[in-house]
Amino acid sequence: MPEADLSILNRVYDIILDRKENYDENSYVCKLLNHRKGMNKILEKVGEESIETILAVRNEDHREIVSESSDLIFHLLVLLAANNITLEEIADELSTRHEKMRRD
Ligand SMILES: N=c1c2ncn([C@@H]3O[C@H](COP(=O)(O)OP(=O)(O)OP(=O)(O)O)[C@@H](O)[C@H]3O)c2ncn1[C@@H]1O[C@H](COP(=O)(O)O)[C@@H](O)[C@H]1O
Repeated sequence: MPEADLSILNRVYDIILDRKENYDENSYVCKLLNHRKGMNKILEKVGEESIETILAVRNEDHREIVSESSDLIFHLLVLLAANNITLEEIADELSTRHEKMRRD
């Protein structure tokens, strides 16, 4: 099993940004970003993966929860990149909430 840390989120996000600039016909991300349904295709995938994550939790299937959550987070990264939202903005938002809730 490979060792990994949360920097993989930045690495995958950077690849997605690169896919926005450089079309590659073999790329799944390019297919999503350039789908005829536009943003709706990405929203569909986020919805689908959310439901699959919920089902995995309902089934108490640890391996499936990890797999479906990874699908969900990956598609959420595509959604954020497609809407020009950076991971720094998300980190700032979580950090601001954290600081505020610790003070309250
Ligand atoms: N992490 C992922 C990742 N996770 C899941 N997927 C793809 O997401 C797709 C959707 O999964 P589903 O189970 O819904 O499969 P499906 O039934 O084929 O879905 P539909 O597209 O037909 O609706 C699959 O084709 C998976 O291969 C991913 N595709 C890419 N990445 C990352 O994105 C990078 C860039 O990928 P490419 O753009 O394909 O080079 C890769 O290096 C990876 O790091």
